[in-house]
Amino acid sequence: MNKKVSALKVLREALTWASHDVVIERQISQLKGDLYQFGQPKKDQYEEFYPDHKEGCRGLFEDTNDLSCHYDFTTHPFLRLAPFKVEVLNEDPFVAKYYDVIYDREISELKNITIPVMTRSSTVNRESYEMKKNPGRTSKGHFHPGDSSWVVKSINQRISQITGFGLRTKKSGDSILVLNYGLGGQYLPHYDTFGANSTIYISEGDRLATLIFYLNDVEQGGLTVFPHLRISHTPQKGTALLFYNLNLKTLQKDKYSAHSACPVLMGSKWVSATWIYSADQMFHLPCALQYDNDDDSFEDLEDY
Ligand SMILES: O=C(O)CCC(=O)C(=O)O
Ligand SMILES: [Fe+2]
Repeated sequence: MNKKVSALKVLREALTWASHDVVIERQISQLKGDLYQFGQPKKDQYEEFYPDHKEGCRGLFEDTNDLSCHYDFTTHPFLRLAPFKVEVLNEDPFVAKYYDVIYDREISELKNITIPVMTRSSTVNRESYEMKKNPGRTSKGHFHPGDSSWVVKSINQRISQITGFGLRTKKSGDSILVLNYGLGGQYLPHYDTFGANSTIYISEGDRLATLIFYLNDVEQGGLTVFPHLRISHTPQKGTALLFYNLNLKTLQKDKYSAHSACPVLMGSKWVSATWIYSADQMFHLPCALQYDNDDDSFEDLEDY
């Protein structure tokens, strides 16, 4: 990183001596591309993510040999009648793909109720809680409250069946977020967690798990990547990805849960994302066993 900053200085100096040297200009623009994201110097933590993020986006992670799949009959009583097809992609933190969990009629209705109201997505600053548009998250979307439509009700029910967790009741703020990424649309590596200092933490806890429904096949790009786990998931209509963001023993951020949405290269990408909060899971999860002070050793991203 520092070497690149020094190289940039030297090249800029060189450009003052040879003002239209195309080779130098090209090198500068390449270095700037490496160093700057979001229009500001890239943070060290991004540096740590990027090589794997980019590799994952290109679909270059090796398949693991120990994948397993099963029918889930147990997470919810309803599954005795209609079990889900599950492919476990990672045990700890849990990452799993569910097949055929959202139907065409539901997908078209979700798009229909979202298109007229969707707005540019933003991220929240961890210090100021200010919501900002962020070039690292270029999608449009809309949060649908839990009782806003038959389709949202039915998806919420499915979410409980898939995860076995309780959904936020009264405080059902961010129920279902339907997102659309256009060409080049992406969400750079990030965590979905807020951390214990967040104002929402006292009432809601943290974002224990994330469930993403994929509402279309993307012609090219748009993969969901877990850089630290070296897992990538290609969007596939009707599937869902469930992953845990918190370590279940400590209820603190699982540093391996960082993930990203790769740029869409062809077509567009529709997903629906829901977050399961930890405070509502007191009857679904054992209490945290230990508080791991070292967990914060892992740097966090500024915005999420
Ligand atoms: O669109 C995706 O693949 C991931 C979305 C995501 O991580 C998020 O909205 O927090
Ligand atoms: Fe996310």
